[in-house]
Amino acid sequence: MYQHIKVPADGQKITVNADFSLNVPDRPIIPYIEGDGTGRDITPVMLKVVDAAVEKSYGGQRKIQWMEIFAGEKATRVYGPDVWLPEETLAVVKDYLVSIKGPLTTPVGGGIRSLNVALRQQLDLYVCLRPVRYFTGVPSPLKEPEKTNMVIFRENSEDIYAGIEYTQGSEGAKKLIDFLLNELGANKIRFPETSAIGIKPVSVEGTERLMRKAIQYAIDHDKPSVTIVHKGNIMKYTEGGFRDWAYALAQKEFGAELIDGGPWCKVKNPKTGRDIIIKDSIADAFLQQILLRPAEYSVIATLNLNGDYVSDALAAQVGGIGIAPGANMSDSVAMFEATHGTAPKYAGKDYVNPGSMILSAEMMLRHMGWTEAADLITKSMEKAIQSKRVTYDFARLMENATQVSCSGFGDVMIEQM
Ligand SMILES: NC(=O)C1=CN([C@@H]2O[C@H](COP(=O)(O)OP(=O)(O)OC[C@H]3O[C@@H](n4cnc5c(N)ncnc54)[C@H](OP(=O)(O)O)[C@@H]3O)[C@@H](O)[C@H]2O)C=CC1
Ligand SMILES: O=C(O)CCC(=O)C(=O)O
Ligand SMILES: [Mg+2]
Repeated sequence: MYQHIKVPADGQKITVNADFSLNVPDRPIIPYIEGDGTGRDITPVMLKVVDAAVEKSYGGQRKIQWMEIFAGEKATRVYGPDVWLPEETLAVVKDYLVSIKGPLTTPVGGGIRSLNVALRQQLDLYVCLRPVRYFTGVPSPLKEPEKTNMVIFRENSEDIYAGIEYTQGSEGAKKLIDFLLNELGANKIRFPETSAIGIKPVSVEGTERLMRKAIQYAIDHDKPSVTIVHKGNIMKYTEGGFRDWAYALAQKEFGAELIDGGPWCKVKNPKTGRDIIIKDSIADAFLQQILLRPAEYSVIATLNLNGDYVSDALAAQVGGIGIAPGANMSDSVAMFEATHGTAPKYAGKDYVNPGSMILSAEMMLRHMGWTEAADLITKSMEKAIQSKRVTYDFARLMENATQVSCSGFGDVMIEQM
């Protein structure tokens, strides 16, 4: 049926109902992409830890049937030199609804465009969900890292990630700059002859669907606030539009009431009766606020580029991107992945922290309703960190820690289950 993907015989597909709830069989087929660089180190560890957690939680009654699919460098080895993202990979991610991936390399400057972004855009996985929480014992640059407890909703389908940009001196750049100068009277391009140029689309629909998910998450998880993070003072119609449309959505769909004349407003949580404050923050100020007053922020709704920056910055506050998980989601399809990249200098050395990918799998298990296995992963991660047998990133900052390898950390987690 597929060219290079082998479907496990003893497994079934996860299916989705009209209300987007999932039907998860006891032997679900879960596609996974190993990833480039350190993907080959962390992905096998994640598979082993998840299998152990599922086995310990359900005693053989449930088991994931893993199915390898290909993207990135491995795809070029399996499918041929120019095939970075095979059509059947996209088809499987869409069809099997729940999947997990390792990081994929994107060259800087020229070369292929990001495969990570391509997966998100081609499958319209419009929410990038990245929870940021502190695990006791993790070394952090903050005095009170436990006060950082946020969930980022990063818009994942538009903004400058749309990839509409033209290299300096190209026909496209010349045409676009001519159009801007001559048709639109945009006379503020400082060096029109030598500029590269890019386009930043931000839409009402894109903003509304992201904000809807962020508010619904705050309702479902009893969160105190949703902060819209933007740079709308400078990019008035794109990022400023995002802010205005996000506030408007809160009022239009969730009955938000203005506070002191606005623009801050509050939504009454229909499940708890408590208020959810909807507020906004300009991105540069936000980055200092999260360091100085992290407890004031909870759910964050932001655009694609801001979300990328904020994700790594917040991850650092709770100990680094070695334990920063995430998910890319549409209403029905979810693809889980770590926040970090391929860390090429460590590739193949069994060295890096597999925690981000394992915690991404934990999110996946929770999404599937396999709560016991998800809880077991969280608990064993906590215990492993507290036992001070950790990978280099934590060991170099902790006192009296024993440094273990990537696979060694997975084994410590399994031992703690
Ligand atoms: N979703 C994806 O697939 C993503 C892909 N990328 C791609 O990855 C490539 C490399 O990007 P780069 O900017 O170096 O960012 P990376 O996130 O790959 O690495 C930056 C630094 O983060 C730390 N780090 C990363 N992974 C781990 C881990 N598992 N455990 C512990 N520490 C870790 C390391 O810090 P230290 O040196 O201090 O030890 C590393 O040098 C690029 O091609 C980029 O486009 C980037 C982000 C996301
Ligand atoms: O696609 C890439 O290479 C980088 C993506 C990234 O940094 C992210 O999604 O956080
Ligand atoms: Mg990033």
